Amino acid sequence: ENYMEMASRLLNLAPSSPSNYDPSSYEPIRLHVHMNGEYGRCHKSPYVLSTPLPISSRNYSFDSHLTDSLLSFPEIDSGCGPVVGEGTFKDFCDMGPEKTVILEDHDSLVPVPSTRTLPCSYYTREGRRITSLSNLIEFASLSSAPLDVYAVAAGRLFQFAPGKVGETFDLSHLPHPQGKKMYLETMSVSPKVFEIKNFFVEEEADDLIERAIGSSSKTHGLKRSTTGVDSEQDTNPIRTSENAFDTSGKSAMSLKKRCFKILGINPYKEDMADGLQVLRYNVSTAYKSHLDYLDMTPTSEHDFDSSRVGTNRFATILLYMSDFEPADGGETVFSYGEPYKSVKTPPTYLEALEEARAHSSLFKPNSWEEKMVAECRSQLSVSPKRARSVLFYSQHPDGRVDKRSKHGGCPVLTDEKVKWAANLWVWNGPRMGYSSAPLKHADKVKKGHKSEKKDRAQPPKGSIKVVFENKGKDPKFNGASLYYQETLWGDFGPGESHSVNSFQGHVWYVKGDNGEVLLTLVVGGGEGNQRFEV
Ligand SMILES: O=C(O)CCC(=O)C(=O)O
Ligand SMILES: [Fe+2]
Repeated sequence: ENYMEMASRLLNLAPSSPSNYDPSSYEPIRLHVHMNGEYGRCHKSPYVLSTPLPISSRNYSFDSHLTDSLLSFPEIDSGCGPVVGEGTFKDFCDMGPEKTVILEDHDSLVPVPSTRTLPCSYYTREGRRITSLSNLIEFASLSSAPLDVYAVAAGRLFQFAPGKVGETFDLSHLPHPQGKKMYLETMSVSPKVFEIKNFFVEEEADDLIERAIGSSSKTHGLKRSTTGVDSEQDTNPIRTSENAFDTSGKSAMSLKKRCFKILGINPYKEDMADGLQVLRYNVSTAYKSHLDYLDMTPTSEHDFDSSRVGTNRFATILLYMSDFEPADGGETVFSYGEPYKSVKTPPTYLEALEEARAHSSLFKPNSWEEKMVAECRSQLSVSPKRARSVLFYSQHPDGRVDKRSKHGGCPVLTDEKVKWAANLWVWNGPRMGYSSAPLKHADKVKKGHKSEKKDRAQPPKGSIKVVFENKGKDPKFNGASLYYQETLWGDFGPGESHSVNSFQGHVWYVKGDNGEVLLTLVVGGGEGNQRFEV
């Protein structure tokens, strides 16, 4: 869709009538404005919101009016640019058509009256979206200090902004199954890693394990992890753990929704996350350090470049269901994270490697597992505890990959315990395959971006729109789910349908309630749309 056309169409919707202003009910509000994810603020003295906003403005028109108002403050306009000293607040909020990800609500954005550019949206430090002037007044009244407000560029997602290790973020506005107070504790600032305290409860942990064990089917239940592509037999050399997706469990669904709330994404969007993945590590198994951010595979038509308009994994929430002591191994290690609390004087890598050799019965000398034990002892690592949970980001707030988010699952060193964990990968927009997801743009190829052309191992095949529909005729498909390769696409019970962009030769599965494959669907060649109905 043409960005400029969309922008000019929206311009006509921008409310600007002076009759909207109600100066009598206005009290000045003091703000500290931050760029999304940045601890430091853009300006020295508090910004006093001196131009009354239309009191009635809500949601998107509120965003537009607040952005307009902030633009009139020179200190913010010059100090909040994408890079300090470069660019303006206007450019920060509107990254331009080449870099503005099209999210579901894109068409609702209201351009800023004075500049006709896209506005920022605004969040509190705790990730609560500020939706109206009365909402802003309410938040501002909670403290006598100026309100910290985080400006998020159009098409981007909120990100927490810690200044130091140990800093907490109160999330008690979010519901907890047992009424406990949820909060974040910062474990590392770069990479951004947090423990989510009181995120879930032991009953939910048990439920995830039981369902993973219970799904005994060969295809859907726990199995040695594969690399994903046509690899039912081709096990992953860097990942010796087993995994299964919980597609429909009550706990899994409720946890997925809670993850979105934590991240400040509201409402929940099924197309922005992979399925909740349950992981089992027996003794000596591990998951080598990696980025959750997906490589741009040259053969895929999906646009993975989230620094532009593409989408990729944005944040990961890890859940632990087992109780481990440091000696048991099994930690999650962050390769670029400083050790936090857990270790008073961490050994150096070489010291740790010596120590790891003590476990030589478990690993071959110089194996990646052995080196990993050393890494786990010398870097930031999180030891599994029942109902413990961790959040980290794979992207910077502007969508660039954060290479410092590299992490792994450390080898389990005990045969007396099993490490159970689960993860949810949340994307910065519709994930690969959804019809709303960004495709590599044909225009770019035409314009002759050489690198882009070179990246393509083969000429682009046409994307094929495929509709999967369960018409409810066969009770066998009650409680079914749709999968693309290993990845859960969505529920596929009676009345459900999914419209996806797929390609010739792609394999889709319809799986039953307990994970058995009911149908294998291979997308055929040829032009035009295809339909699969059951
Ligand atoms: O098991 C762990 O601790 C890490 C798992 C992980 O990194 C992943 O599943 O992406
Ligand atoms: Fe990972």
